[in-house]
Amino acid sequence: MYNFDEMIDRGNTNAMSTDGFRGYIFGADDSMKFPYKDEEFIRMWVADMDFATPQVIIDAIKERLDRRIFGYTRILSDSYYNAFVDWCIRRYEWSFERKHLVMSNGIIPALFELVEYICKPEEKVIFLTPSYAYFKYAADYNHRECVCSDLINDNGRYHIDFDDFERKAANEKTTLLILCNPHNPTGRVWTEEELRRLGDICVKNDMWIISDEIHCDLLRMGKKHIPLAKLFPEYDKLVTCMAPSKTFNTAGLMLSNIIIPNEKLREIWLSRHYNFDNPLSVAGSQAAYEKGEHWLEELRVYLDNNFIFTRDYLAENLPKAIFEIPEATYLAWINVSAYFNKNENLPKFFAYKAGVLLEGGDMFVQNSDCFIRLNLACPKPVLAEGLKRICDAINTKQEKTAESDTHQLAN
Ligand SMILES: Cc1ncc(COP(=O)(O)O)c(C/N=C2\CONC2=O)c1O
Repeated sequence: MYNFDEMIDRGNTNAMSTDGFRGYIFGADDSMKFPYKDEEFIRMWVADMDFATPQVIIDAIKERLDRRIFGYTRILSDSYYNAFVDWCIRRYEWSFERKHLVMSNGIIPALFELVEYICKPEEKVIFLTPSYAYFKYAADYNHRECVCSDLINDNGRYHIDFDDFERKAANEKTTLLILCNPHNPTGRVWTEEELRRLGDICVKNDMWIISDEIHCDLLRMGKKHIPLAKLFPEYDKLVTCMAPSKTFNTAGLMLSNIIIPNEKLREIWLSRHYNFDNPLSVAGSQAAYEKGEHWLEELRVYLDNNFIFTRDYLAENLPKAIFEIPEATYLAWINVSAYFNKNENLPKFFAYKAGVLLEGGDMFVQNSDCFIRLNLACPKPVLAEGLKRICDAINTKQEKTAESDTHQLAN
């Protein structure tokens, strides 16, 4: 049994979660003041977890430390590949060739590089919205135009608007789809039928696909992830991105798996990318895939319970909020449009009025007005306090609005 209720102090560890929120959420510097001390905030924003990384990862890093030399390192032996491909076979019945695997110190930097290598300057990048903003940033940074295909929100359950996507994909200048599966922020896990339909449209239009599957291990119990490449094994204009970082809370170890079957693109990557890795990250990540499964299964149960608690708490205390437990991720995507209008700055409201740090819909490109995204990967007592503060702040706001309306009517 692992103790996910353990409260771990992240102070003075250069954590974005505790020390980077002013810049990332508010574009402000450290002079930005709040009616809460930094350590009083309930942090539900950046997507890393407040749970200790599995001991098997820590032990592997300690073991590598004892070798005492940390010179230039690259994944040269097959042991990391064997650990990761065995993981994919066990969990997704999918495998790939050793030579197709290249490493990146993050999926974000991989996206920035791959957009440049794949898309010509006048070409466009399409993705489904709302979207993780770095899909847009990867296109913007490379001066490639973004094309957004809004998902259809059917009272909290999201679907792909295939007519819209097909129409936009038919533009010959739209040459790359960045797919997010499971989808951040909605938490959808695309079905085989949806994936085949999306992939067929891309194949028909001779498009490249980057399938960002970083959240694929963090499924609700009973849900199944299908790697897109498993459905299109012969289509080599398809790059798959996975990583241990979301699954095992090792984003700071900066090691991601990029699977590039297309030989020409892989050669460009290997000639342009800085192909060295941190030896501690390699040791820890290999141990994650070799020995981390039991921890992951217990984490999934804990997260499922956090989601059930959140659903029930909101139903009782914020009945007009619309929230569906997502099929994957540890992120709760909540429609609070009954309580806010779309020009209100939600991260600011909750930071000042509730002492909660969260991400607002406006941080997810478009098709996201009046949403908040909560990171539920925290000890349940912290989650309970965060939800209480959020609901109290909104209900206080409602009461004040009702009072001022009554006052206006009386005069
Ligand atoms: C879909 C997706 N791709 C890539 C990344 C980052 O990959 P990395 O560069 O760390 O390997 C994230 C992290 N998502 C975050 C991180 O903080 N808030 C989020 O929504 C993500 O959600």
